This record gives sequence, C-alpha cells and structure tokens, in this order.
Amino acid sequence: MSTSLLQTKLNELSIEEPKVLEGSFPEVNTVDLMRNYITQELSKISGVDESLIFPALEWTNTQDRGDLLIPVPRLRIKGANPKDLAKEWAEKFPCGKYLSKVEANGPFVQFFFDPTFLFNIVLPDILTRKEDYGSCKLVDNKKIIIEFSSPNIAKPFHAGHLRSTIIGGFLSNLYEKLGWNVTRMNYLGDWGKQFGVLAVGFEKYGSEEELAKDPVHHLFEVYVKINKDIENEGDSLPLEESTNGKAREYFKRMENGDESALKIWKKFRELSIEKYIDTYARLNIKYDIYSGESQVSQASMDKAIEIYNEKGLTHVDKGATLIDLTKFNKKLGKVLVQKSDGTSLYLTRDVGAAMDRYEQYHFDKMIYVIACQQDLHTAQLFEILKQMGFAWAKDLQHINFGMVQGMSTRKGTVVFLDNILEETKEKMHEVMKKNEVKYSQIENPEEVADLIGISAVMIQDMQSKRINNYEFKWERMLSFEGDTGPYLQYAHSRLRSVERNAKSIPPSKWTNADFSLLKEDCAVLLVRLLAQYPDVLRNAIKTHEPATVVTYLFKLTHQVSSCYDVLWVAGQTEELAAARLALYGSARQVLYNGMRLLGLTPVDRM
Ligand SMILES: NC(=[NH2+])NCCC[C@H](N)C(=O)O
Repeated sequence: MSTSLLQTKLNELSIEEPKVLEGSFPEVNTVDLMRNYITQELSKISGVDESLIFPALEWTNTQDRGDLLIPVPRLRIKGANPKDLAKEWAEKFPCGKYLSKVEANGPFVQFFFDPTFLFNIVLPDILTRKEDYGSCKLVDNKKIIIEFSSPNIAKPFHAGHLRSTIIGGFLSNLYEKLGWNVTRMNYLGDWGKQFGVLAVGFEKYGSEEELAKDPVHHLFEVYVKINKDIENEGDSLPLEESTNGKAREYFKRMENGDESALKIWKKFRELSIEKYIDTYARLNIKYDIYSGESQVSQASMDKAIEIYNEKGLTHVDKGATLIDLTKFNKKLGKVLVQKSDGTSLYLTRDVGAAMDRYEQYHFDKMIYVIACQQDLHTAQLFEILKQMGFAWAKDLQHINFGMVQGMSTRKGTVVFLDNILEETKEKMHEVMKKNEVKYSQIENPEEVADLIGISAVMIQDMQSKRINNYEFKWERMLSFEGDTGPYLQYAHSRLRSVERNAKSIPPSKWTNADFSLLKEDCAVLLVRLLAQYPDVLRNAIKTHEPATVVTYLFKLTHQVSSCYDVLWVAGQTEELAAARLALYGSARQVLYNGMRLLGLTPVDRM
C-alpha cells in the first residue's frame, strides 16, 4: 500500500495516522504503523522520549502475550518500580481503533492489535499488493554481491555446495525484496593444477560427443580415470613421461596464457556453465555472473603482493612468501601467499578476486556463502584485506553453515546437483503413487514430483539454524506430515482448492468484503500472523537465517489448518463466504510469497 493508499484507507475508517517515526515503514508494514501509534501514545503518558520507546518494543513469543510488548526496565526510568509503571500505563493507555487490549504482566506492558483494524488494513493490503506484500525499501540505491554455490568443475558437487546454493539463493531473494540491488555470483573452481590433469586425461579418455551431451558428468569421469592412472603409476616413471609431469607442464602453459593450452579448458568451462544454468533454473536460481578462480586478474594479484610489501606484511621463508596473521589475531596463524615457484594459490586468488570485484562493482556489501570448514580461510582473507588498508573490507560478511551427514544417491557418488534432484524426484514419485486415487487426478505427476521433491530437500536444509549439522533423511524429508517441504506444498494446494471450489466469488469480490463477519478466534489469530510477515523478513535480513522464514510459514500453515473446521466457505451466504475467502486468499498469498522467497515453486494441485 503506498502512503496515500494507507491514508485513504485510514480516512475511510476515520482513523488518524500517527507520526511516521524514523526507521518505520508503516505504508508497507502494519506492525510499524502500530509501533508508531504505541510509541506516540506511550510517550504522552509516560513522558519518556519517543526515540527510547520505539526501539524497545519487542515481538512476543506467543500470541497470548499480545502482538508487541515493552519491557519497562528497558526504558531505564530511575527510582520507579517497573511493575507499578507497567500497571499504571496499561490502565491509562488509549486503545483507540488500533488496539483491542493493553495489559500489564509483571514489568511488561503487552499490546494486542485490534482485529477489526487488522482485517480492514492487512487483508486489502495483501490482496492488492499480492507478490509484493512483505517487500520494503529498507535501503536506497545499495549494491550487494552475493557469492554462492561455487562448485568445482570436474569434481563432485558435494553437500557443502548444495547448502551454499540453497542458502545463497534465499539470501539473494531476501535482499532484493528489501530494496537492495543484488548481484548473484557463482565463483567456480575452474583453475589450478587439476585442470592440467584434466586436459591430459581428456586427450586419453575424452570424447567430444560425450562432452557436448553431458559435460559435467563426462569431465568428472575423465578426471576419475586419469587420477587412477596417476595413482597406478606412482613413482615408476621419470617425471617428463609421467601423467603428473605432463599435467604440470600443461598447467604451466595455461598459466602462461598459451592459447592452444587454454582452448580446451575454455571449452570445458563454457559447456559446464551452459549445463549449470539449466540445473540452477530448477531451483529458481539465475546467476548474474559466472566468475571463477580463473577469472581473477593477474594485475590484482600482482598489486596485492606490492601492497603486502609496502605495508611490511610479508616475510620470505625457504623461498615461499608468508604473512604472519597472529600479530592481528592469534587464531589466524601464518599463511602462505606465494609459492616458491610463483604460482597462485586459492587464498591469493580470493584476495585478487575481492579487489577486482570492488573495482568493478563498488559494492556496499558482499556476502560469501561458504561452509564452516572454510571459516579459517575466510577469516584470513578478510584480515588480509583489512591489513592491506581497504576500507571496504568491513563490508564483507561470511555466511557459514554446518555439514550434512549421509547424503548419497543410489549410485553412491553425488556428481552434480542433477543427481540429487533426479533421485529426489524419483523417490517423491514413488511416495505419490502409493495414494492411487489422488495420483490418478494429477495431470502432470512427474513435474509435481519434481517440485515437491525439491521442496523437501530445500526445507530440510533451511529448517534449523544454518550452523547446525543435519542428517539427510529421505523418509522424514519426503513425508507429507510434520514440518516438511511436502507439507508446505500440500497446505498451498489445499488453499488453492478452497479458491477453486468457490469460483462464483472471484478475488475481485474479496477485497471489499464485509470483514466484520470475521469473528472467530481462529480468524483473529490468523490475521495477526499475516500482519507479521513484513517484520519476519526484516528479522531474517538481520539473522541471515532462512529458518526465521521457515518457522513462520509452519506457524502460518498450522493456523490455517485449524481454521478449516470452523470457517466454512461452502454453503455460506455470499457475504460470509467472501469475507472468509479474503482471509484464506490472503493466507495463500503470504504462504506463496514466503515459499517463493525460499526458492520454492508452490504447486496448485498435488
Ligand atoms: N570465494 C570463495 N573462496 N568461495 C568459495 C569457493 C568454494 C570452492 N570452490 C570449494 O568448492 O571449496
């Protein structure tokens, strides 16, 4: 709702709008509107400054404690007993049309939003803004780079890459929704000695045809075979004749920019990217940039060495160049920044890459979504950039996550995201077939199985705090009951079916329904949850936890399901049916928005 729309709506209801406080977005967030109202009125009663009250308003853990509360001690009023103050203020507080109840509970004052107000403001807001509900322009003209997934060409796509993909995809959507200009970046592992190995392997085992058909798998096959050869050779051959020696030679030519050596590598890279694009699309992810270790400019890496020397950061030990980071932080240790043969390293390339990116994008913030196994690497990288004197080093953030145990497919190895997604789809399809009646009604079972399977994998991943490890459990994950991805999909498709069954009352009639007909407790609890959604996103961008959104969606779907027994649509008067449809339709929209934000494709039937 634009400001004017909100004002019109408030005028219609003869309600005065409270002053808009800094950091609040009442036109797109009803909870903010409430914060402004409560702050203004509480300031009048208590004499406490608005700037202290506004940030002290907290969410409640459970709805029986109201929608917002204020712990009186947070206002630091000298000499007064918080419990007495809470009681006094609660008694005096003017509820107006905004609130239904203000209660003291020990040192807390608990505020309950007025249901009529919520029905009249929140439902039309959701129904008119639709997919936009929840979004907010928190920042103006700010750029963020989010680097995520970043698999290695010719090597397996492991669980760490999967988690990075899922979490990074979510964070990108979230930042975008909250007004940031987001650049999604994939930093491929596409450089290093192993590409010499791969090139030599391709001469021996490669097939152009296979490469064109399925580059990701074929390169992996070649890589496995040639590595077997290396293992079998051991030290039996003189270096020049050995596979290892040839590979090293090859990679040296690549590093020196030899066109003929680079040609085949380029092809590996390009074909792999083509394939990645399709696979990521299944997860609703589209990258703005496929960068990679190979793309780091030599100029930046040279420049980095120059700065190290200038700042006296390095020392040389047995021909290798090191930085002793313990001077700045004991835990960071000493790191190698240049090998004796002068070839670049993973860390050096990361330093150069960050410099290149700043140069090119002038980002306001950059996030790296990488497994916690690389906590040390990332901390070293950030410290080095800071010591080099880059002011933007403070704008870098590592979003990490724990491990996944037991993720393997039927064939054993996970080669690429495709394998995981294919296997999930097959398993989901089997689960669906067990319910013959329902299964026969689905027009496109394969597609539905794919989407629900993907939801299963993604929700399992985003359900608890990022840092927790979890075990990949097929049965649990694919279940339609309990808090799973399929359950969310089921909840969405059921809401769709409520809409389908009431075709005679189209959405155009919902917005202007008579909301005074919504009286039941379950309806009130539901609209209170719907009002929270914009705040949930704002909280999530602070925690960078997808679980913040997932937990909310489960609360929401549970509340919807407890409405079904009470709030019938079929067989009701048109007025009542329209009001209830507005409520269900709004819940459906918010569920849809939340699922999309997480990266899922909500299904209409299943
Ligand atoms: N800027 C970075 N280092 N990003 C993470 C890259 C992950 C790396 N390709 C790996 O698979 O381990």
